[in-house]
Amino acid sequence: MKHLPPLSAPLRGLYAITSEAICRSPDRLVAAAAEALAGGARLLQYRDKWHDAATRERNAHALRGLCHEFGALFIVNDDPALAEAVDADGVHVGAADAPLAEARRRLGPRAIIGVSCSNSLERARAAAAAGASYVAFGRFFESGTKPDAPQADLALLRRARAEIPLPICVIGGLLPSNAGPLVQAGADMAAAVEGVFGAPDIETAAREYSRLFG
Ligand SMILES: Cc1ncc(COP(=O)(O)OP(=O)(O)O)c(N)n1
Ligand SMILES: Cc1ncsc1CCOP(=O)(O)O
Ligand SMILES: [Mg+2]
Repeated sequence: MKHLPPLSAPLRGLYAITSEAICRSPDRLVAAAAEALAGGARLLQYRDKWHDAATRERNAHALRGLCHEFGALFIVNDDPALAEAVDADGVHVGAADAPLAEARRRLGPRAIIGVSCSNSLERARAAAAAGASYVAFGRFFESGTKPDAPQADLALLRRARAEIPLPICVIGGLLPSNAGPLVQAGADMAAAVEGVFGAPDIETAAREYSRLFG
């Protein structure tokens, strides 16, 4: 079934991010992503630090088509050139990636460009001023995916909500059971890797996160 066209999709809800295990399992990658989307994920990020450029382009192309069948947004991690090559809805960049301005130049004014702000309100202010589409804070909880990411907390999220005029994404160890207070504090998107793709039933897990958004 076809759903809403991607450009009408708001930056709100579950933001599923591919795990190393599903990226390394070519038979599972698209099927697992489909389960997350069927459970209500509104954005999917292709985060693949383990494959060569050709494989990543093939996977990104398949995932983009899948997301659009579900009316969900498709975001590429780290790599504006790959996002451009597969006509993704956008890219997510962190401190070690291409600068926001370079990504914006490459992808144009309509692209969704997300920026990692870790636990820094200052970084979020700069990203907002420089034209980011959303800012991401975290990690909020222990994360096996990125154990050394700096710790963010509810107080920071509340300050950001009061001040930053952009959609806010939270990330890092999020589960359906611990993400509720972050959504209540004003987070627009809950991003998760293992909580979605490491779950025994991906679709059910995605549905549980999605319920937090009402
Ligand atoms: C939605 C979202 N938020 C934060 C990140 C982390 O990005 P980055 O700091 O560049 O780290 P890597 O993911 O590249 O290891 C993200 N990917 N997505
Ligand atoms: C990419 C990233 N950035 C900050 S924490 C994190 C890891 C998120 O993965 P998980 O949801 O498994 O903790
Ligand atoms: Mg990155």
